[in-house]
Amino acid sequence: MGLFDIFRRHKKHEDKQEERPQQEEKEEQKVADAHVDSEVATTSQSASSESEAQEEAPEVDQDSSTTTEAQPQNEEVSDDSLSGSSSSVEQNAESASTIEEETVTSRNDEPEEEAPTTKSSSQVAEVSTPAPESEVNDDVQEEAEESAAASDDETVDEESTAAKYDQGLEKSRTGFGARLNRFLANFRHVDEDFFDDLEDLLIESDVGYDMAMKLSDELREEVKLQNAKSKQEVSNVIIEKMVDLYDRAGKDEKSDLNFAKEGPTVIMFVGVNGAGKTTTIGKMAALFKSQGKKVLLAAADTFRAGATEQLDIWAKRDGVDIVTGPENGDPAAVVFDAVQKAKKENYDILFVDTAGRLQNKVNLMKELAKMKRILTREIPDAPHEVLLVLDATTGQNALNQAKLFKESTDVTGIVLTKLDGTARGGIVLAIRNELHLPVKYVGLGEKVNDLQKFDASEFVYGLFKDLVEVD
Ligand SMILES: Nc1nc2c(ncn2[C@@H]2O[C@H](COP(=O)(O)OP(=O)(O)OP(=O)(O)O)[C@@H](O)[C@H]2O)c(=O)[nH]1
Repeated sequence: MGLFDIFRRHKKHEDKQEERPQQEEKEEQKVADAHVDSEVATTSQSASSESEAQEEAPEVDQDSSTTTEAQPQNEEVSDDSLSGSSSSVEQNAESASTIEEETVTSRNDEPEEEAPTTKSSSQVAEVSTPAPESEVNDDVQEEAEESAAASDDETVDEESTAAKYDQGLEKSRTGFGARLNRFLANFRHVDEDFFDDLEDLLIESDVGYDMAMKLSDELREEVKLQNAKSKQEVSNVIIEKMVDLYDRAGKDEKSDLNFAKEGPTVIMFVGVNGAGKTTTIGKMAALFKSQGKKVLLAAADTFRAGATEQLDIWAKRDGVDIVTGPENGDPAAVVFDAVQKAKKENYDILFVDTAGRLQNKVNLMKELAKMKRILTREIPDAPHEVLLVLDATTGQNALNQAKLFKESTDVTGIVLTKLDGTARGGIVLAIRNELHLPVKYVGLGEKVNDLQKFDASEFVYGLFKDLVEVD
């Protein structure tokens, strides 16, 4: 999918939302017209159906005669469903097409496929072979309703993801995004001063020095190449280049979580105190539990007073099990008990909360290595993920911590928390460029469902939607 597709998709959706009231009026009018037509049709249809029924009568047994008796009712149903279904079908097809347009372009044909199916059923209703017709109509109606319900679910999911990104990135949009917007609104020429100022802006937005330099170097070429002059052209080139560099920096990164092929999946969380580890585990446990997974938590941060209690509160809130140990006890012992329990009692996922002490790299390394050793002894390919939790509001500091953790253990991915609390969302680019670790989840707020899978397109849209204009 091209970069600007997401802008087009969102724009289309917004346009649709605006058009909806007008379309609803049209729909109502159609339904009213169809009712008038169907009243006329019912009179003529019932006459023709009666004569057809009489013709067929010799072959018809008791059952069909019941059907024939039920015919007026059936016809009423089919007439209703004719007018009703045509409108609901159109609505279904429409809602399906809304969703399709919003999601995968390659599935654009589906709504069109659905519409004819339903249309042909209403044609069946017009032919008026009573019993099968109503069955067909009922089936079609049911199918349409089911597909509409499924589509509605998808829309809700998609809309809620988009809404979460939209809300969660508001601060960055009004910070980083709006600054870039103002900068582009005021530039006169794309000259050296322009690039100097752009570099400063990018660095101040946490994109990182290295990335800011790379970006401005490549932009020099690209602006010339595309002969970009207007604000809109230059803005599009900048955003396109940012995404291009982001993609290139992480082309081998896998942003999905790695799950065990069989047995429990073990996910360890590391990161400094206050980065949001416990909260992230609580949110993630709720997420996986809602997907029907059996989740176990291990409170292996035995050093910070209150850490176990905090995780225990989440466990109770989520309705998941937890293994704890005594304060200041050996965290590896908690890990051992938890992994044993996870294996014996067939848990799907074990989340391990660890202490975030960073004052001594050697100690941290030893502690994490001991936990990993225990896990691997019990489950050979565990831990399946070691997620480093970073607080987006700490900017360059978060990057420095990340480098330290990366040297201490094999980190497999990042959870970037508190993105809602920073006005400088550029840190996502810096992480990609400097750490070469995939951001797997982002925290877009404090609520349980504010943890979202990282979606680069939604991220870019959330950050720059006020800057980009698409046809
Ligand atoms: N706004 C916002 N707040 C968050 C997010 N994630 C975590 N927090 C808050 O950050 C604070 C610290 O989170 P914790 O989960 O306690 O952090 P921790 O890394 O477990 O810290 P220790 O338990 O001290 O190791 C809490 O007040 C959380 O509610 C987020 O995505 N957005």
